[in-house]
Amino acid sequence: MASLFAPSPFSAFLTLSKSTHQNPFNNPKSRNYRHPKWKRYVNSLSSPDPDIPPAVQTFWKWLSEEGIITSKTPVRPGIVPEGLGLVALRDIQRQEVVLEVPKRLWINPDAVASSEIGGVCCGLKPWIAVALFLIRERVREDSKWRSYMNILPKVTHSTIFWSEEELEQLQGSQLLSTAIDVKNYVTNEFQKVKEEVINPHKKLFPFLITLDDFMWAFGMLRSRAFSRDRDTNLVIVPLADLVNHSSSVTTEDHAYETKGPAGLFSWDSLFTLRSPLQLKAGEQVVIQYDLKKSNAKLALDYGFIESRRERDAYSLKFEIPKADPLYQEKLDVATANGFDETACFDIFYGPSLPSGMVQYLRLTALAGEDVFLLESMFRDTVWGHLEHPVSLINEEHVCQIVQDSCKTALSGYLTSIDEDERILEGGNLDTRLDIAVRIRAAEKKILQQIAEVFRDRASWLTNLEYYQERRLRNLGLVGEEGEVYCQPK
Ligand SMILES: C[S@@+](CC[C@H](N)C(=O)[O-])C[C@H]1O[C@@H](n2cnc3c(N)ncnc32)[C@H](O)[C@@H]1O
Repeated sequence: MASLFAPSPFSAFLTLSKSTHQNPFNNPKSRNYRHPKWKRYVNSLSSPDPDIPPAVQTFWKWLSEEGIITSKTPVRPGIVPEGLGLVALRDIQRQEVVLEVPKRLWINPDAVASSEIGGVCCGLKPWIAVALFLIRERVREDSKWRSYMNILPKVTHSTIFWSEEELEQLQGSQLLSTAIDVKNYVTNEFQKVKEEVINPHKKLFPFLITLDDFMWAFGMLRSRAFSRDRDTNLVIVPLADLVNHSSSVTTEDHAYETKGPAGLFSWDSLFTLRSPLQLKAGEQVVIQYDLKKSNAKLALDYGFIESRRERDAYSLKFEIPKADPLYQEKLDVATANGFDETACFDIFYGPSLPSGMVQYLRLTALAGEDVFLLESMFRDTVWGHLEHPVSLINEEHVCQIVQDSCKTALSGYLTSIDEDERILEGGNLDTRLDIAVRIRAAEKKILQQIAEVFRDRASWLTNLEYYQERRLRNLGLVGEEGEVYCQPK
């Protein structure tokens, strides 16, 4: 049975490669699709699209020689607003197969394992092994993937490629701190792999590998790899990775692993891409990369965002303080219910709060007379009780924690929402500045929205029913008007 590939390209980010080795990537113009020489080169080939650059022509020729592109292939490469893309050569039905790529061309941990560096990469995190493989194949003149390597971009608009000056536009934002965290993470991983694998095996890596090279590879994985179970089983599939994202696609079921003919006499696993939309000839094949990613995550991974407000989010982090005398009891309840000492909740634009957030906050705020809920006799039912207000004091505390978090976060930004909106109204913004201004404005709006929800909530806390009243009512000890009886009514 065909297994579905989640479209979620592995999450990561990258920075501009500055390696000094002789390689087409080191030429900043190597992916300049407006180069005048193309025309001359392209005219000498019988390409369906005379505007595509030589490197892409060569890539397509390679795919034809490999038997991946045939006269029946319903797509061609095209220059589209998103960079390179796949364009329909004829009308395409919804769910029609647009391409199939056999496993022998996939770049994944298996490809690494069976390569020359397989022995020294075993035991590495899968993405690190694949990153080293990409870096090596990018340099090798005789790489099987040579023509594929030549069409890979050197940068995207992912925040990891942004200059210090560009990043300054994100000051105070959550995206900035995530971008810095990821960059630090990759830097640390690079130092480790350099010491443990690259330096001791100079014969396998006989060229200079810089942090920029490693970031580049990380970025390619982040923006181009498909993954079966989100972030695992990552695989780069040349050709399939030319497909761009569109918000008009609302399903993620476009990529499958099937078995089929993979050449004249061979049978192999195939990565099969189906068009989620019905298309007319000349239209671009697009997919949905990830329905769940927030705009900040899209910016970090791929370097674009959507204008839909539903993509705007802020991740609020709460914790059970270690200094809390009931720290261990609270932590036990949290872990029994899928949380930890700290918990992050992605709050998207809109009225609903993430599941478990209010329970977690009520748990962290439990104190005084309410701590009986942490006794062992409540172990199995406490999470259910926390779904409802516990006591006035607990609920007041919850509202305060959230409002304080929002206030602190809002104080970190350099601009107001009005200022951001004026900048956006001015128009003509560079892509990265446009992303930065939209992200920081959206984060502030969500923080204001959350603070407003909890401010509002704090104003009608006296109207809520709390644990003790609920208990009496369930025992039938409360009358219609709220009068309390000694015996059930
Ligand atoms: C899997 S690659 C797709 C092929 C890519 N366009 C290229 O030129 O190689 C993903 C990258 O394409 C670009 N991209 C894809 N969908 C996009 C969109 N809807 N808007 C802007 N850029 C997009 C981004 O640069 C992203 O990092």
